[in-house]
Amino acid sequence: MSACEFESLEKSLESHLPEAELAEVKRILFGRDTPKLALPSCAVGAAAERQFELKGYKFDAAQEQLRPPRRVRVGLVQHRIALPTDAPILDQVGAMHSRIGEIVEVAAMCGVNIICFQETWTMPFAFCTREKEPWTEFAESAEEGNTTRFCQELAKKYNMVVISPILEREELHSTLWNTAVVISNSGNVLGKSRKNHIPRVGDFNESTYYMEGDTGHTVFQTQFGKLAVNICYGRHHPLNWFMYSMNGAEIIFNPSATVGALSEPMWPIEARNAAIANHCFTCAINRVGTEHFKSEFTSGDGKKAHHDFGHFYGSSYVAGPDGSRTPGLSRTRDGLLVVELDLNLNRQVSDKWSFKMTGRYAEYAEKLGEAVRPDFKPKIIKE
Ligand SMILES: NC(=O)NCCC(=O)O
Repeated sequence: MSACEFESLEKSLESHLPEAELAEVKRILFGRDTPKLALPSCAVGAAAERQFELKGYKFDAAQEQLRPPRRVRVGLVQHRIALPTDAPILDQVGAMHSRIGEIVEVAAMCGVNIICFQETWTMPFAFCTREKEPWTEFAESAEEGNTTRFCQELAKKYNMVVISPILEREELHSTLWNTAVVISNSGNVLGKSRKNHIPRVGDFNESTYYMEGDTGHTVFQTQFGKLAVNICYGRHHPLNWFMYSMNGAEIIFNPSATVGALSEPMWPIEARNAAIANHCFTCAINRVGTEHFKSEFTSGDGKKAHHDFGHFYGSSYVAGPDGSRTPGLSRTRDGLLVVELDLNLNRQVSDKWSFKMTGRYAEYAEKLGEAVRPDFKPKIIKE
């Protein structure tokens, strides 16, 4: 079976393990059970008709005496490109808008409050080609671009916060960035978060396309909670998650584009670990499918030139502060994952485990300050 045919780890476990054993395996692998969320039949029907997977789960928290539950529904969207990579740009973007439009409509039926799309969702992940044209033409203004206008309409229509990761062109100096635009449920652009770590690994040759983000670790206060966006490769940097959390993020989204041969064993661990370490929820989103490019490119590894990147394995999931996680979406299909979070769980887990309280950050800050200086001497004792 090839990587692009294997549907999901969960499905494989479910079809091969006896029920009692499966429950134990799931407890150990995925933590406390995240019960299925009942979704309206109109949504289930529309998803089937529109040919995408729809799954729903929830994270419960204990009832408190002084605070009411803070329940919020997030929607994670993963999808393949809608047209071949050599179709006219406006057709490709338009087809992607239509696809997202029909998925967001289903999210609205499911009562989603905050929706997040995958990294650079309006375009193929073309940075592997090292060609500038036509790919840079997909870049748009974060504030005024057609994609932002489209998302503003969705946000207003469905009373939903929309996180729209795009390739951004800042008009003044024509600088390109890899940016998540955050649109409030009022329809206003609340702000943007630019990708702050750029990959230099495998075919992910992105550093010649756009700059390291300059928006720091911004957190967006929305009607549905405080959220932050840590784009793709930023998930390999624990301090990156940490800084969003230090600014008060309750939910950190990680819109991504990554392939199986490179990162799949790391995928289920990194966002989940970040949720545990930072007492928050994390939402990991990856695209699906194999994207073919007209010109061949090499991976700089002595192997033959090729036309594709490998398989983007989807598997989008949500992780909670208590170490539990939802099952992932499929590795092969477009999908919408709807997850209800009770944000009270963050403080409840913090009160139990106290990672923030016991963090000794002042000492680390001082020592890290020393460690990054050119005259730093590592503290090693030798016999
Ligand atoms: N899009 C992106 O940053 N991909 C890099 C590879 C990875 O982080 O898995």
